[in-house]
Amino acid sequence: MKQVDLNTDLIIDYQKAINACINALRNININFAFWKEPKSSEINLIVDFNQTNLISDIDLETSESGFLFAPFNNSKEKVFIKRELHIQWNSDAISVNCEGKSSESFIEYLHNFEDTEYNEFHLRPDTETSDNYKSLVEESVNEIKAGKLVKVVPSRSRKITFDGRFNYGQYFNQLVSNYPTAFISLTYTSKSGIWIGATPELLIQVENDIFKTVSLAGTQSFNENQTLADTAWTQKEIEEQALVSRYIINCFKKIRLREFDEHGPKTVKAGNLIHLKTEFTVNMKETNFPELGTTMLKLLHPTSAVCGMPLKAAEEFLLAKEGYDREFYSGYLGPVNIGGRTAQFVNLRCFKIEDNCITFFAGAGVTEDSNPEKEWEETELKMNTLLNVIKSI
Ligand SMILES: C=C(O[C@@H]1C=C(C(=O)O)C=C[C@H]1O)C(=O)O
Repeated sequence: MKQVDLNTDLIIDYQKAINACINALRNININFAFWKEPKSSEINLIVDFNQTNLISDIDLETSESGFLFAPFNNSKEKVFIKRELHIQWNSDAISVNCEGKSSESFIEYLHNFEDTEYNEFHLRPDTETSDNYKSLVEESVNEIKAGKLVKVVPSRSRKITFDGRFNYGQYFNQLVSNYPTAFISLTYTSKSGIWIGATPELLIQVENDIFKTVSLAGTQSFNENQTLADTAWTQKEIEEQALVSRYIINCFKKIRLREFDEHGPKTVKAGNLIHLKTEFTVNMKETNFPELGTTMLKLLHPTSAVCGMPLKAAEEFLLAKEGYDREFYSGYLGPVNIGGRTAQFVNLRCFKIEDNCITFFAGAGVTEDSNPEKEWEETELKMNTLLNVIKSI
């Protein structure tokens, strides 16, 4: 891979590059991902010009550099986007690394792309009913009361159609400015279509021999008149999050890993919402677990933040009762071996966009004390993370 010397005219605006990549899908077969890491201002793009690379498993430690996009269902294939072209936008600089002729002509294309007007976009009104979801929550509670499950995370999707052209670049940019602590992504693969998200949840990270994961659960609306430290949580929410932490600790136990640091739970802000979060870190050198990333990715997904406990029973319940395919919602995604780092995030607060239809996805953790109306409202709040931003632009 070579670093391209940028002369001063080769300045590509990243919003325009997003729209150019979407536009290119009409003519060429590419897979690509744009992303921004939490608390960073750097925007990344990688493009793969080969045939879509479907894999059933990944070995993170030996994998080439790229971006992984995995559906919720573990038995379905994941997509690996190879890093053939990699562009990084920092506040005042752009760096381009590329391999091969296709990359070079694609850079030319991005540079010369002229974006068009987007002024006619608007969402069509939709008629949403809560009945189906509330009965699913009721069934979930019954299953828990019958002792078959301890926790389960039923989810739903909501489709909203629109007129006009969606300005992907502007929308991504708005997510970046509204949600500085989220992992923001826009991913296209021929297998998945276009997905956009702003997730608060890290699944695994490996960097400088330090492994990290988090347990995130419990949801309330953010209240600007209250400090995060003063937030009160109900017993139900505290238990719900503790179950996710217990699930993670059980995964460590399965591989006999005893030395890990645990910080939390703490209240954290995620856009318009707040959650309880505990961080777990492991020194992979000291514990002699060089392959902890791959091992934990396999053990953790799907965690009880998005599926439930016991895992098998919760998976079967959701497959039988949810009544729709989650596809890439609550799967995971992120960079692999880029700059010596791998990070995979749970694909939450996301939507899929195709033709003139946006499909939103959200779920809520159900325990014995759940109230169907409240869980419904929670999924509405979660969907609003992205919907409100569409309405604001
Ligand atoms: C399932 C979702 O979020 C997860 C579930 C949460 C909860 O039940 O309180 C909170 C954060 C996430 O771990 C979602 O956003 O769709």
